[in-house]
Amino acid sequence: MSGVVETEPMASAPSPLDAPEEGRRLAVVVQAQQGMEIALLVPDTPLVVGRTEPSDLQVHDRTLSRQHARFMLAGDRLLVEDLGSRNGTWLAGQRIDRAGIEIGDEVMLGSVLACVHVLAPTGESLGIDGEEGFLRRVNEEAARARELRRPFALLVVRAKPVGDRSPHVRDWLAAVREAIRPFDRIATYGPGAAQVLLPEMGTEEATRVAQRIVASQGKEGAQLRVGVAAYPDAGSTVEALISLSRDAVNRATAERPVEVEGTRGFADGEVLEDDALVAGRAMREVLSTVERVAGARVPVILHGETGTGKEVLARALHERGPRRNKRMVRVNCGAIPKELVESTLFGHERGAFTGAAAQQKGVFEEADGGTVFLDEIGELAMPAQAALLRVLETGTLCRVGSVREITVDVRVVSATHRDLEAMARDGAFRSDLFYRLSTVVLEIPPLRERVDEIEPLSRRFLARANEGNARAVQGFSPTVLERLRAYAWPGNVRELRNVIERAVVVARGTLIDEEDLPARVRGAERPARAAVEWEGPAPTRTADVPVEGEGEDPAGVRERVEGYEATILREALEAAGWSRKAAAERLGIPVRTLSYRMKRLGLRRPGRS
Ligand SMILES: Nc1ncnc2c1ncn2[C@@H]1O[C@H](COP(=O)(O)OP(=O)(O)OP(=O)(O)O)[C@@H](O)[C@H]1O
Repeated sequence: MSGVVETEPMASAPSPLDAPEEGRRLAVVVQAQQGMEIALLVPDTPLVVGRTEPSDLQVHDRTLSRQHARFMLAGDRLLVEDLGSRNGTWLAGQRIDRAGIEIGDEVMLGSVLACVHVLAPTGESLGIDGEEGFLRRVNEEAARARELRRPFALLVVRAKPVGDRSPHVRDWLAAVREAIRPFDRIATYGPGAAQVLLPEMGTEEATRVAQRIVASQGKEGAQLRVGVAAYPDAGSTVEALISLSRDAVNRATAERPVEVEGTRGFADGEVLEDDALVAGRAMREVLSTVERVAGARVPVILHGETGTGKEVLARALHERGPRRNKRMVRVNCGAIPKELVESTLFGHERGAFTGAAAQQKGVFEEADGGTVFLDEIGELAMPAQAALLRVLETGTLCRVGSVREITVDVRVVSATHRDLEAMARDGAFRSDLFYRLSTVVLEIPPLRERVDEIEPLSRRFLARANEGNARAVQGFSPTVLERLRAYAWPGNVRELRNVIERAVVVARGTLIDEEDLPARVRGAERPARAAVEWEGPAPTRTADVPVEGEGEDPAGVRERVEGYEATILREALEAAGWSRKAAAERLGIPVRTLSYRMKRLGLRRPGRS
C-alpha cells in the first residue's frame, strides 16, 4: 500500500503556513506496520484517517477505528481531533481529544504513527539530500525493512549523453521528483546521476516508477535511464543494493531504458565448482559481486566469521575469471611457522638456510598466471607483510637466498575474520598493505543472518552424508528444521555441515529427529556454550558424542562417531599444516582439548611416531 490520496484537487489557496515559503505543501504521513500512506492536507479541509470508508486516508491496521482522527489546517494552526476511537489518539504520551500540533509532531493513532510533513516543493528546491544524509536514510530504511520484513527500492537515474555532453542533473531532476512520492528521497550522485530511495516498494512497483521517470523525459529533453534494485529481491545489504542499482543503470540502453536487478548471475540452487550450493539471497548477492569482479585483477578481501564460506567464494572468484585455467594456490598465513613465511610465499634456493636441501618455488611462483589465496591474512607477521607489499607493488619477487628478480602475474584474494581496518589503525597490520589488498571487500554474513539457506544447505549436507556413510536417511522431522533455524551457528556453514553429518551417522529412524542433534542445537543449552563445549581438563565426551546412558547407544555408534570426530580433527590439522594452535583456532576449541582428543583418538602427524 502506498500512494497519494488527494482529498480534493490541489487547491493552491494560500494559507498563512504557506505564506513564508511559496509553494509549500503539507501532508499527513501515516506509517503503519504494513506500510506508509500519505495524504495532502488542503487548507480548511478536514482529513480523516481511519481503517475504512469514508475516511479520506485509509490504513488497514487493526488498532485503528473505522474513522479514527481528523487532521485540519485551519488558518495558521494545525489541529488533530480524535473521533471517539477505541484505541485513542496520543500526543507526547497523553491521550487527547483535540489538540494543536506542530509540523513534525508524532501523533499515535492506536499503534499507527502519523505526522504532518512539509512536502518537497516542485521547482528549484527539490528536497535533495546530501550523499551522507541519503545514505543515512537508506540505512535507516534498510534496518526498518529488515525488522518489519518490508521491501524498499533504490534507483539510479542517469541521462543519456547528448553528443559528448552528459546533461546535468539539475536539467532533469524536477522530472524525477514529479514521478515519485513526496516522501521518497533523492540525492545527486555526481553531476550526471541521481539516486532515489523508495521506501515500502518492491521490485515491481519500483520498476513502474522507473518507467514513469523515463516517460517524463520529454519535459526536460533529457533521455533518462534508470537502474532498479529492491530489497530483498536483489540484495540484502545497502552496499550491495547501491552497487547493483548502479550496475543496472550502466546496462540500460535506448531500447531498454529501465534495467532491473533481480537475481542475475548465480541462480538459487546452483552448485558451484567445489560442490558448494548457492542456497539463498545473501549468497546470491555476494556471488553477484564475485561475478562482477571475477574478470578483473583487483585484489579482493573476503571478510567473515569462521566457516562462512570464504574459501568457497575465493574458489568461485578464481573459477569464474580468466585465470581459471591456471592454479589457485591457498596458503594459511596463520599456520606457517614465522621463520618459513618468506620461503613459503616466495620460495628458496638450495642451501638458503638449514634444511633447504633443494630449490623450491613459493606459492606466488606456483600460482603464476592464477590466483594466490591468502587465508587468515590478519595473522601474517610484520616482516612478511613488508615482503608481500613489495611483490604487490613491483610484481616481482626474489626467492630466499637469491637476488634474481622473478616476475609473477598473480591475483591476490585474501580472507580474514578480523577487522583488518581496525588492525591497520592500531598498527597491528600495515595500512599500506591493507589498502593494496582491499580494493574490493566482500562481507560474508554469518549463517544466523542467512536463515533462508539453512534448509537447502542441510538437505545437501544430508545427501552427501548419506553417500559418504552408506546411509539412507530421508530427511528431517519438522521440529528439527525449526531447531536448525533457531540456532545461532557460531561455526557457521562448517558447523551446520558437521551437525548434519553427525546426525546422519547417529540417526536411528529414516528421518533425523531432534535427539540426533547435539544438545546445544536442540536448545537444551545456551548457544553461547557451543564454542566451549569441548573444554575441560578431561572431557568424557565432545559436543557431538552421545553420553553413555543418555538414550540408547546402539553398538557401533560410538565408533562411528569417533571415526567421524577423528576425520574432522585430521582435516583441521591438515589444513593448518599440523599446527595444533592453528587447528584449535579453526575448530574453536582450546589447544589442550585438541591435544587430549588427538591422544584419545590416536591421531598423529603422518610420519611421526
Ligand atoms: N554455500 C555452501 N554450500 C555448501 N557448503 C558450503 C557452503 N559454504 C561453505 N560450505 C562448507 O562449509 C565449510 C566452511 O567453508 P569455508 O572453508 O569456505 O569457510 P571459511 O570462511 O573459509 O572458513 P575459515 O575462516 O574457518 O577458513 C566447508 O566445508 C565448505 O565446503
